[in-house]
Amino acid sequence: MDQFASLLPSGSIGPVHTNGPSDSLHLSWLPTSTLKQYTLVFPVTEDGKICLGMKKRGFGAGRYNGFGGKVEPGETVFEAAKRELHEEANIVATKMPHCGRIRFAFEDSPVLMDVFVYRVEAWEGDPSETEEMLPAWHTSLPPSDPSMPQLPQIPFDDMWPDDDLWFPLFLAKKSFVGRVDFNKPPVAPEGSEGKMEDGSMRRWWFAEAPVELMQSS
Ligand SMILES: CNc1ncnc2c1ncn2[C@@H]1O[C@H](COP(=O)(O)OP(=O)(O)OP(=O)(O)O)[C@@H](O)[C@H]1O
Repeated sequence: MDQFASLLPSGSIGPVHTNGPSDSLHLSWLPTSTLKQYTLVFPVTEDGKICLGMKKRGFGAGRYNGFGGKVEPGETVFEAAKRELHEEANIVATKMPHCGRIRFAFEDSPVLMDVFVYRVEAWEGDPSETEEMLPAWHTSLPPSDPSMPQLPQIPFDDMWPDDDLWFPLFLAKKSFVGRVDFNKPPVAPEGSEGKMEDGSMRRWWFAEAPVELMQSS
């Protein structure tokens, strides 16, 4: 049973974008044994601004991303999303719809990361630097749009490589689900410093899906 290695039953979802399987790509989904819940939260404005954080330490350090982290025992995913946003960007979400769910697997890791994505449409406070993140506003409007010339574009080259696959759905306010499996990163040459190399994307899929469906396990 392949079916994009679970998350949703077949049917009821939009067109599936995927890089496999095909006859030339005999890659199975990676085996995992533990599902761990994470949150990923992006403050956005109606006029096309999006707040991204430069991760200063830990998993994904050196990349721009949304704000988020592990769901702690005893809290709901929504509570965790709100807590992590406050801890990492100093703002309190007052309107935060759930809009996506993505699962990530990494070669040689038993963990399947189960990431719940939220759009923050209203909040109290102004995003500011914390121990973990340096927030910065970007524009999601095309470069030709004159309304916000002072803001940088979304820096996909400095983000996780999967982000530009599902951002179009996120920015279009569509709810979505998907999965991305990563190959092991190449071994860094001895003595090399700086940003760790990415493992390449081994296999992935994304589709639009109603938000009620993505809340099932
Ligand atoms: C592989 N492609 C990916 N694309 C986009 N986002 C990704 C991601 N993989 C992980 N993420 C996010 O990265 C954060 C890690 O969280 P992480 O810092 O480890 O958690 P937490 O803050 O609890 O950690 P501490 O133990 O406090 O350091 C968390 O938001 C998670 O959703």
